[in-house]
Amino acid sequence: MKKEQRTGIIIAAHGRHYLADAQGTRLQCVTRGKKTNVAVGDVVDLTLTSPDQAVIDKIRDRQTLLYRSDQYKSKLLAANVTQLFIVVATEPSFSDDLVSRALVAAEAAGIAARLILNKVDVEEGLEKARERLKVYTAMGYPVHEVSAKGRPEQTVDELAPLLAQQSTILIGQSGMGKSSLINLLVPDADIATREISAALDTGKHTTTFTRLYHLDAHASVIDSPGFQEFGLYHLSEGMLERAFRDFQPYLGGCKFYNCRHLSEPQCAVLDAVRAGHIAKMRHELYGQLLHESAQTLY
Ligand SMILES: Nc1nc2c(ncn2[C@@H]2O[C@H](COP(=O)(O)OP(=O)(O)OP(=O)(O)O)[C@@H](O)[C@H]2O)c(=O)[nH]1
Ligand SMILES: [Zn+2]
Repeated sequence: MKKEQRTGIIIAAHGRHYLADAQGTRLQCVTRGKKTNVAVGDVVDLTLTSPDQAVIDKIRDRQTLLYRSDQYKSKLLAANVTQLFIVVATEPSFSDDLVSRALVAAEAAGIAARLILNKVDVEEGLEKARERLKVYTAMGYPVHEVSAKGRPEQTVDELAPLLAQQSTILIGQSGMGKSSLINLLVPDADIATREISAALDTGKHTTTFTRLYHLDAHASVIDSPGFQEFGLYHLSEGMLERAFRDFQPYLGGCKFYNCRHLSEPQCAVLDAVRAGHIAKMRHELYGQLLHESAQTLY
C-alpha cells in the first residue's frame, strides 16, 4: 500500500513530539531519527503512519526563524513568524533586559516588533511604565496601551486589526497578562489548548509549550511560554551591532572600520551614548551580549 503524503503546519511542540494541522486534521508527528530541529510554525511534508499520526519528512524553507541560545544549545521559538508582540505591564515591573533581548532577536531574524503595555487600568504604575517605554518609542517601536481585564473591548479593537495577514508571536514575562490577551484575541483558545495538550499528552504541563492558533486562513497567533532568560549566543558581532536599531545611524562612523564600540577612540556609537542619543542601558546590554557570545566551551 502506498503511504499517504500530507503537508501540514506545526501547531505545538513538546519535547520531540509535535502536533501538525493538515487542512484541519490534527496529526501527532515525530521526526526521523533524533532530529529536534522542528519549530512551531514550520510547514512540513508528512507521511501518514496512521489516520492521526505521521512522520515529518521535510521542513519547508522558512521565511523567518526566531530562536534563543546559550553556550550549550539553541532553542527554536517559532518559524515563519512575521511579527513579535512583547507584552509588558504596569505591574509587576518588567525587565528592560528581556525586552531589549527580544527586540534584538526580532531585528536579527527580520521580524517586526511591537510592545504591548497591558494593565493600563492600574494607575499607580502607569506613568513609570510610560516613562520607561519612551526609550523604545524613540527607536521606532510602536507601543500599544491596553487593558485585557479593565477594557477588553478597546483592547480587541486596538490589537485585532494588527493581527490581520500576520503570523504573530506573543512573548512576555510571567504575570504581564499574556494569557489574558490571548484569550481575548483568540476565540476558544482555552479549548484549543486543552485539545492540543490532550493530543500531545503533556499532562499537567499545559502552559509550558508553544502553540499556534489559526485566526483565519491568513492569520495566526503563537503563544510562547513565559521566558526568564533570553540568550543570544548565536549572533555574531556583526549581527549584534546591526540588531541594535538605535546603533544603526552611527555604524560606519567610527574611526576604525572594525570598531567593536566598547572603548575604542573616536567611536561614533560611544559618542552617541555620551551625547544621550543611545540609552546607556542599551549599550550595556550590547557589551553584555558581545561578552556572552565570545564565551567558548572547552
Ligand atoms: N488589573 C489588571 N490585571 C490584569 C490585566 N490583565 C491581566 N491581569 C491579571 O494579571 C495576572 C496575570 O495574568 P495572566 O494573563 O495570567 O498573565 P501571564 O502573562 O499569562 O502570566 P503567566 O501565566 O504566569 O505566564 C492575573 O491575575 C490577571 O487577572 C489587566 O488588564 N488589568
Ligand atoms: Zn565604534
